[in-house]
Amino acid sequence: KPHQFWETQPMPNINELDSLKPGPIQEGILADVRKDPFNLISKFEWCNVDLRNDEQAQQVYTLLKENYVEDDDNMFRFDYSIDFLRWALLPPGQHPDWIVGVKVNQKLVGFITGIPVTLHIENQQTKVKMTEINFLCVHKKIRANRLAPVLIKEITRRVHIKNMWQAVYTAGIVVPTPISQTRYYHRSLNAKKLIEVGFSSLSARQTIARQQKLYKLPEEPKTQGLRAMKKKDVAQVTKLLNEYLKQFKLYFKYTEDEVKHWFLPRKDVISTYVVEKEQGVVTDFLSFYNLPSQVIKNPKHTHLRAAYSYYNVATQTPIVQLMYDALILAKNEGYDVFNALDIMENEKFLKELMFCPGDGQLNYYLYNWKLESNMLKPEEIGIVLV
Ligand SMILES: COc1cccc(CC(=N)NC(=O)c2cccnc2OC2CCNCC2)c1
Repeated sequence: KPHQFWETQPMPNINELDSLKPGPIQEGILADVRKDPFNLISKFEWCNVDLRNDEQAQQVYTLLKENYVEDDDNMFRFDYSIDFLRWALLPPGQHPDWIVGVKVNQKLVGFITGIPVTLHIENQQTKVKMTEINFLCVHKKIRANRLAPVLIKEITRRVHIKNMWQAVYTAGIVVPTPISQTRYYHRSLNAKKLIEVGFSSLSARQTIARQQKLYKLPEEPKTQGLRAMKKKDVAQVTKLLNEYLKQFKLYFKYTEDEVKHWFLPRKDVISTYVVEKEQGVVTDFLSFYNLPSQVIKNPKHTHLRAAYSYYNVATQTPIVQLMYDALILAKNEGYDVFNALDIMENEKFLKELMFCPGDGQLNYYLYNWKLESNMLKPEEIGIVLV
């Protein structure tokens, strides 16, 4: 029976879509929350992973590198770096017991994470403190032990115990019940490599040389005043971002501390560039994160270097021009491909900048919350998960 676990969870199911009223599906009662961790099968133990500790971070890195998400054809697997995981999972206000591991004989075999977020839902008034769930992973050798549902229930318990009752997450698979089904697109930066690793293929009339010419980019960005973001830009970037995100039905509100964490450039993790027009005024910014994929079996290449569109705010510069510059900057930073979802205003540049649709979709989920509108259109989504 499909979705055995998810039918037991507070998610709207298909025939409740019209009867449930907007807001929490189940009221949380703190007194009812289990105080002790869920039972694990014998020899399995819970642990809080300290990503600041090099050995523990290395264990997480290896578990994900070998067992995390693959593309539909099992040709590529995400290869998150340790620096990236520290960026993604140690934001301001992080809870140590929300980085959850399962060990067998000191070996990490299961993992799931949460970070605290305040999500604004469907209108200005509704903002909900909740968790953003990510990195659910069970070692390939111990799948079908029903460990994933236990990892989900345990992190849910650790969120409930802090009097929080909602979560936001994404997944490539469809389980009850997506709030939005977004599509991903990719723009070739290194056509030859994408063909060599099998990410792109040539049709009868195409040649590598033709593809390289088609996707060729200028050496330097076009926008005057474009430069890497610095600490001095934090206040202006915070104002620009918070104002920009209000147009969407789902978005986070950022403090300056959070902008420092999420946007100040970190080598091989996050790149952010601002447009500084006349003296000191920042009018736009673009950002992309670094998520390489291991090429599972290829004689010539072990990795695909991929940049993923993060948040881009165009107030004075046309968004197509800003994103064209993002492609040029990513190419110059050594990326092979630039990926983006069809969320926010991305539809405005995907076709014009020659992005091609990917072969899958990324579904957004809200745990224990009924939206006013059953589904949101991708362009109404204002949050990017890594
Ligand atoms: C090219 O290597 C891959 C390795 C594993 C999976 C996929 C396909 C895929 N599932 N892609 C995405 O989910 C995706 C495509 C475009 C933008 N963001 C994405 O996912 C992000 C956000 C969710 N967490 C993973 C990274 C591709």
